Formats: sequence, structure tokens, C-alpha cells
Amino acid sequence: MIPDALSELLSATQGQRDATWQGRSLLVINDDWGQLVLSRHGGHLLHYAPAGERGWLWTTSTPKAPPEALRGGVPLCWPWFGEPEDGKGQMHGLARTANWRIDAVDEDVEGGVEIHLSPEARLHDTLAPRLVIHANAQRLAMELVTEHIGETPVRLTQALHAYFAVPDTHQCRIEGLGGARYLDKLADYAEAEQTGVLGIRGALDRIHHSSRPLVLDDGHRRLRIAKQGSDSTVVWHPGDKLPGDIPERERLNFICIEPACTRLDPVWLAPGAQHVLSMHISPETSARE
Ligand SMILES: O=P(O)(O)OC[C@H]1O[C@@H](O)[C@H](O)[C@@H](O)[C@@H]1O
Repeated sequence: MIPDALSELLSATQGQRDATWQGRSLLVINDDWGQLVLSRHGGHLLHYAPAGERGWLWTTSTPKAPPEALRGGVPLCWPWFGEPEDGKGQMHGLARTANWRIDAVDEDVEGGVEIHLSPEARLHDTLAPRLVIHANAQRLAMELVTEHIGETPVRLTQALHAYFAVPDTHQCRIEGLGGARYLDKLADYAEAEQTGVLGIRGALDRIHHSSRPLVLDDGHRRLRIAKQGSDSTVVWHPGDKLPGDIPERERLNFICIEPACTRLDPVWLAPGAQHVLSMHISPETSARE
């Protein structure tokens, strides 16, 4: 589900074009394979839909203007997830509020598009990120690549903080986390184990220790969410206490499922090394649990 203004931009677009929305510079693609909207602010994917389908991602209709982060789509949490370790700096890192450059848009790659982005300015002394997005009628994949360009090992935490669009959060079932240990952020990081399918009934904020693929079943559609380079899966919904940039009428239109590297599995990157955090989303047709 995306704001009407973005739907109108897409309707007025054939192929690809640049546009602006809410102070953000966008790349808008409406092609035979499907649709995609990408904001340069944050290197932030706001929308993806295979042709003829309802969008897979939710984006708020009342976003804050830059330099604030936008809620929805897939914000990039980098080079830290959550609060910074030293207490200095903004929640979820610098990438989601930085300006990113679109380095390349390759059309007709596997029947869709491949987009390469990198930050306009340096975001870290020794780590350099870049993002690759692959989209076609069958799948959406994202790779957040981090290269170590310095001299000493560095600790990295991060997330692809995806907001999935759903008709009713309370009807969703998340399959594939059964047996995984998790930290419950709403209970002072108490540790527990997930039993069976995860349903959402209210506020939820958990870091699951898992590298397994999941299925998000929203009652109408089943999406398979696979990942690499990540042993943490964060599941978040604010419940009734909505952040100011989510209108009440959209409260149950999303659920966040975030492939991540967190305090459970920080990456220690050595000089010259590279880490890839990736997420691969595709339709799932068979029941798993
Ligand atoms: O409001 P923000 O900074 O976008 O964060 C939203 C949520 O993001 C989730 O990833 C965190 O686990 C939550 O604790 C947090 O509240």
C-alpha cells in the first residue's frame, strides 16, 4: 500500500522517470514487469509491485520531510542497528537519512531491472556501503554490500528494515521462526524461544536468532523472505502507540520483518574484507508449518 500521490506518479509514468514527492527526489519505474519507486534520500526503496499485483511494501502517507527518515518501504539501517553502542548518534545509523546516488540502472536484466546506489558523501571512516536492487515480475532482491577500506577491524550492525504491506496485521502469520531464541525488546531484552507460527496481536519488538527463510502469510498472499549474511531477524509492530508519522487508519496495514545483523550477531569486518547482507522476496505457494 502506497500513498495516492505515489500511485498517481506511477500512473503517469511509462518506463522510468525522475520525480519528486514530499521533498524527496525519486526514481519511478512503471514497466511491463511491474513497478518500483526509489528515493535518493536514504537510498530508500519505497514501493515494489509485480505487474497487476498489490504492492509488497507499505509506505506511510504522512512522511516527515528530509532530513528526517521516511517510515515505510525498506529503510537502510547502517552502520549500526538500534541505538549506537557509544550512545552518540541517531537510532538505526546514518544511511537512512543520507543522500544516495544512483550509479546505474540496468534494464532488461533477467526480465526486470537492476539498480546500483552508493552514498553521495562518506558515511564512515573505514566502511563504505553500496546497495544493489534486483526487481522483476517474480522477485525483489536487495544486497547491502559493505567494504572495509581502512586499517583496523570494525564492528558492524545493520538491517534491511522492510515494512511489508498487509490487509490486517492481526491476521498475519509468520512461519519459519519456530524453535528460534529471541530477545524481547519490550521486556528489557529478556530471552525466550518462539513456539510454532508467530502471530501479531499487539505491540511486538523481537530480535530472533535465526538465519532461516520465512513465510509471511497475510491471509491473502504468501511471501517467502530469504536472506544471507544475517543471523538476526527482527519483527516489529508498534501496536497502539503509533509513531507520529503513521496515521491511525494505517495502523494495521504493515508488519516489519527485518533481515539484520544485531547485538546477537555483529559482523567484525577485517581490513580489505567485504560483507553482504541480502534479502530475497518471492511468492510462496506451498504451506510449510
Ligand atoms: O522509529 P524508528 O527509529 O524507525 O524505529 C522503529 C523500530 O525499528 C525496529 O527495528 C526496532 O526493533 C524498534 O525498536 C524500533 O522502534
